[in-house]
Amino acid sequence: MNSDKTNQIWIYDTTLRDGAQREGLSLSLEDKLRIARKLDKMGIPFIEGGWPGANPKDVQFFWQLKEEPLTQAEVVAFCSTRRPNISAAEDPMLQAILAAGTRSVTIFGKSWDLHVTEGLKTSLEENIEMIRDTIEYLRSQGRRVFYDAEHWFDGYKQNPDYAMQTLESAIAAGAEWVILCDTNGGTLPHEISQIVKNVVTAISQFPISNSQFPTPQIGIHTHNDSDAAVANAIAAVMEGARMVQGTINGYGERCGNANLCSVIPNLQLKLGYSCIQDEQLAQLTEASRLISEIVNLAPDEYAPFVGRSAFAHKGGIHVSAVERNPFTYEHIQPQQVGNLRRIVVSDQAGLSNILAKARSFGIDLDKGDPACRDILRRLKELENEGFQFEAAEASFDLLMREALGQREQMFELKGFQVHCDIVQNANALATVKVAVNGKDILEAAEGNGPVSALDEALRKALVNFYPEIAAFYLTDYKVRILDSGAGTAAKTRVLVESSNGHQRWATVGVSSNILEASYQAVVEGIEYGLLLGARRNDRRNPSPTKI
Ligand SMILES: CC(=O)SCCNC(=O)CCNC(=O)[C@H](O)C(C)(C)COP(=O)(O)OP(=O)(O)OC[C@H]1O[C@@H](n2cnc3c(N)ncnc32)[C@H](O)[C@@H]1OP(=O)(O)O
Ligand SMILES: CC(=O)C(=O)O
Repeated sequence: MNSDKTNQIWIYDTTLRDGAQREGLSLSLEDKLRIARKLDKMGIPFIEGGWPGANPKDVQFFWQLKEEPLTQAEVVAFCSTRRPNISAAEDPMLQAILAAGTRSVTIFGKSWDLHVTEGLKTSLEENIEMIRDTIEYLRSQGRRVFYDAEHWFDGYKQNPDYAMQTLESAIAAGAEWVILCDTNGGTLPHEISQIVKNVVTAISQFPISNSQFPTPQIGIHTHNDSDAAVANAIAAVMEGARMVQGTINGYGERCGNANLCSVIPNLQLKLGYSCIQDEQLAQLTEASRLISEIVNLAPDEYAPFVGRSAFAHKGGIHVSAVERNPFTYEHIQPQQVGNLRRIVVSDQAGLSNILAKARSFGIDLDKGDPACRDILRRLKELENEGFQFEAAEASFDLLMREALGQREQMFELKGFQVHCDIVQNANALATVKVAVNGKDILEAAEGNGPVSALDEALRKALVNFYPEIAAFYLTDYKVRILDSGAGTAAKTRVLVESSNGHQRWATVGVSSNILEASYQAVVEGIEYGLLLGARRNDRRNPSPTKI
């Protein structure tokens, strides 16, 4: 990290306020506290906790943090300027923000004349007074004030003189930071650069009447409606903004806010700015996933820097080069942001994918070994039939072991039948016949569907021979019709995820009979679970990581 103080960028996280304005995202008080603590650990200096007075939860949040303060982050309360035609002291919202008891407050005010006349329904002069009064009042109550200039860029484009007057009013009243907001998210990077440059020049020439306040610093707050929020934030920093407001995973109103999971590593790793410590940056992936877990939204697997696929290599050409030097196809080292390199196997693979994947399973292969080509050929044939191994690596491990003559037959399935009585709405019934060590076993079991009945019956038949099977269970079951044009004769791909309580693994089956496809995936799932158990017991062969 660059230690030059002029390169310090103050990150201001608004996940708990603007992030919570995303459709479909709802935070409990406990969620908000957990997120704040994680951001605190990440070294984020400012956390906007919410709008006290807007809802009871945000009020409680600030009270709760007074009881259990954060370690380093400063929690900031958010509010609008006073309402038109009343004094600041009379505005209940401003009383609520004071009651939140934070040292710093963020006030948003109107920069765009259209919003003053159409939104606030007041005069341009009164809006200037609203900004001034509000900030002066909060200063008189001992608060540091950050001023969010809402719709700054749209306002400036329409009426730059008026927009600059609003900013001058905020600065003269004592705002320590003025944050230029691209509220509608429609501005593009070249416009951001030019306007921020103009503001930096103009502010340095303001006749600040109240000399007790130093010239404020500039911040940037961007929205993603043009898919340019991150680029816009970076463009503003390059023109002199020293605070970036954004959210984890880019959550926010409409299409979201600038994604701090991209802003921070770009500023720090590419441009030499200093945002958080390197060790904290190395927790970014974990923070992103934890917060997506807390807000109950599936993580974006393809997110830059922190997504599961951000450093996944699938094309054979890529894998071959990455194996020699990761910089050939990686813009940063994944561990700098706490992510992992992954090699994917599919019909896009070459021998390098096979070697890398085999190594991750503890199998030592040589590129010259003819078995390698056999595995690659078999992989491509099966993928052509509809199998998909990138999501079913346990099946791929079994495929490799078979090709290498290392696949031990733990049991032989001699047949199965499934009976479903839909009319009577009864449980499905499955019978299976398996042979273990030359001994035939016949078992039956019920399940709430044919696949669970089959899985139950198989495990019942095998548990006396392999007691660890009692701990196995199915965690996911996905069906995909591969050639839907073929109607009911279409091929089906079934992906099954199994677990033994410690590890998860995925297997695949393909057939024009959905039960047959399910059976292939379920049987391989059980076989693979047994293989993992055998590996754990075999000290010479260390157990694999989660698959
Ligand atoms: C760009 C941003 O993201 S700003 C943050 C937006 N976030 C939110 O709105 C979430 C929280 N909001 C709320 O809970 C509610 O909207 C409240 C409590 C703030 C206000 O609720 P209500 O009093 O019922 O008003 P309502 O939401 O219908 O309208 C907003 C009012 O704020 C006024 N207002 C909007 N911006 C400002 C401003 N900068 N300064 C002063 N008043 C403002 C509007 O003119 C409107 O006034 P009106 O009630 O006299 O018509
Ligand atoms: C303040 C704010 O959230 C905005 O202008 O987008």
